[in-house]
Amino acid sequence: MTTQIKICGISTAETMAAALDAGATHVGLVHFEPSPRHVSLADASRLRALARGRAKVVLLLVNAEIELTSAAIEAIKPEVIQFHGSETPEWTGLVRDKLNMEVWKALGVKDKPTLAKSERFLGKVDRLLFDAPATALPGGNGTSFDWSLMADHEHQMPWGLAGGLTPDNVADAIRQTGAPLVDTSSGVESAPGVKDIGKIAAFCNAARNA
Ligand SMILES: O=C(O)c1ccccc1NCC(=O)[C@H](O)[C@H](O)COP(=O)(O)O
Repeated sequence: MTTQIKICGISTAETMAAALDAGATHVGLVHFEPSPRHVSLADASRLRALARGRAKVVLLLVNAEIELTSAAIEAIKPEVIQFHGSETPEWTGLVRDKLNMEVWKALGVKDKPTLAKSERFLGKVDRLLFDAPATALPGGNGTSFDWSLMADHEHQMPWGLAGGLTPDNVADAIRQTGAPLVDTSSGVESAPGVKDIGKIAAFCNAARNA
């Protein structure tokens, strides 16, 4: 099965084009001011237009109030909304019931019980994104978690793997975990928030050829 590829934290037209040309299936726009990858709603809307018909746009929010959530969805009209804070299953389920878009929830994986607890999102999201636990930021920290935790986990819903994935380790990560979707941000950057076109292409090639 072909692995889907999400390049997250895109903030320029050049790097959006690089991700699309490299065959990313999903491109992520982060609207969270503390992040070095934060894009305003106006910029996100312009970037979103570049991806139309080529890749799914994933709008990323962190514990956003209902007003900001609505404004961001209205401005960007993403195919997917990714919640990356401490949003509850009740909240993700409400959004999923109301809106005609995929809802994803990111979860920081510390241990096996975290994976077991993820099942409370069953029916409340379209995909879980298993990421490294939050450190300085809720995500986009360039750190991995122990992939062996995924080895015998019986996934009850679609999922993806994130956290410290790079062009050098993504093939191994796919082989070890069987991830149907891989997500990277720091691993395709030359500095925090600065995407590297060559690394984006290398990551997509490595994931595709795993
Ligand atoms: O990317 C960010 O700056 C960010 C900030 C706050 C919450 C989430 C964020 N990113 C979410 C993503 O989906 C990242 O791609 C994922 O956490 C993996 O990041 P990395 O380990 O840097 O590849």
